[in-house]
Amino acid sequence: KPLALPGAHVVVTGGSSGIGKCIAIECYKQGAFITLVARNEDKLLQAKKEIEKHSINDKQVVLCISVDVSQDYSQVENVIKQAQEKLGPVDMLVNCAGMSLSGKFEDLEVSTFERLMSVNYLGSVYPSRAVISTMKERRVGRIVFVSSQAGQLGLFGFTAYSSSKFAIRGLAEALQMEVKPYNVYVTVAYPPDTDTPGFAEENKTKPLETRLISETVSVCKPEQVAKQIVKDAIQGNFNSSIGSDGYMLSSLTCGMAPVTSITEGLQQVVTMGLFRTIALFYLGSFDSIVRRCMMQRAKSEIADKTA
Ligand SMILES: NC(=O)C1=CN([C@@H]2O[C@H](COP(=O)(O)OP(=O)(O)OC[C@H]3O[C@@H](n4cnc5c(N)ncnc54)[C@H](OP(=O)(O)O)[C@@H]3O)[C@@H](O)[C@H]2O)C=CC1
Ligand SMILES: CCCCCCCCCCCCCCCC(=O)[C@@H](N)CO
Repeated sequence: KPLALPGAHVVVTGGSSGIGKCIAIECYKQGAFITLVARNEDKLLQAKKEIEKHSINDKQVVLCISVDVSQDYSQVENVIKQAQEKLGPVDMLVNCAGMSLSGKFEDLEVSTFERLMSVNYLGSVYPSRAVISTMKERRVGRIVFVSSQAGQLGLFGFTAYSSSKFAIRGLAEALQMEVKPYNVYVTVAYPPDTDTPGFAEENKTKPLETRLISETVSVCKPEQVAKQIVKDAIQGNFNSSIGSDGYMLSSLTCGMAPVTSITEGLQQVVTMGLFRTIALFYLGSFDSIVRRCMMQRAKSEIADKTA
């Protein structure tokens, strides 16, 4: 039942940087053929070179295709066609292209909501829509969505980002119910803060509150996150999370998500009350961070006026 990666064709959107690049490396190390999809061609070529260092046989190929996954469905469909002509049908699609912008609700441009929804949500719909028919016909396939811990709870500063990552969960649940009889398995990953170029970029404009709340959970290495995601995708696990906080969050927010094993279901049933209790303390501490920051700002404003 686990997907065999040797010789498999894995498409990774956002594969030129950060978590996506590490996922590509992880799959390549296990013998897969890779298609990297992202916009910037220099970054794609750079990543290709880096990935090729990890080859385990001389047949392996890394193909690069430049496209914006969020703009035009027919373009994305074409890219998938091209990739399939060169490397055969897609066995695994990893939707990792995405971005984060944070700020208070009233400070975020309305266009930011549109942008994040189109990159993070539609940018996952289009490639998935383009590979699904072939996967169903072949009765083989894995589709991975990269959400975020911020797709499991709403956080200060993430009104635009969290909603785009929650949307992915709804898509994944509905899709999994449709494709399970065809032996196609969907995985949703919920990484914590991870040390990537995208994370460094995001931190330049992150509100203090968002930073303090996020620091509840420590920053992960992209290699570690990638390893877990690839492992869960191969196994066909619906949920992919990391660390004890990741485990608690996934268990707590399982809702009506499909269950992968009896053990997983039993663990959810048994831990639910305990994790909700722990969560109440976290929520209390988040509220107090927000209140403290508000009072601090008010104080410094008064100090500015009197100075
Ligand atoms: N790092 C973190 O803390 C966390 C990240 N995540 C999620 O993981 C994913 C990867 O994040 P991370 O590795 O940090 O990101 P990076 O910014 O390091 O990499 C993003 C990748 O996506 C590509 N990309 C971005 N927009 C588009 C687009 N419109 N069309 C095609 N490709 C695109 C980029 O290439 P190019 O710009 O050339 O197109 C790049 O390859 C994102 O979905 C993010 O939300 C989730 C939780 C935590
Ligand atoms: C039982 C309950 C346990 C509760 C634990 C709560 C932890 C909350 C911290 C949330 C951190 C959000 C990280 C978002 C990362 C991200 O997506 C951006 N970095 C994107 O770049």
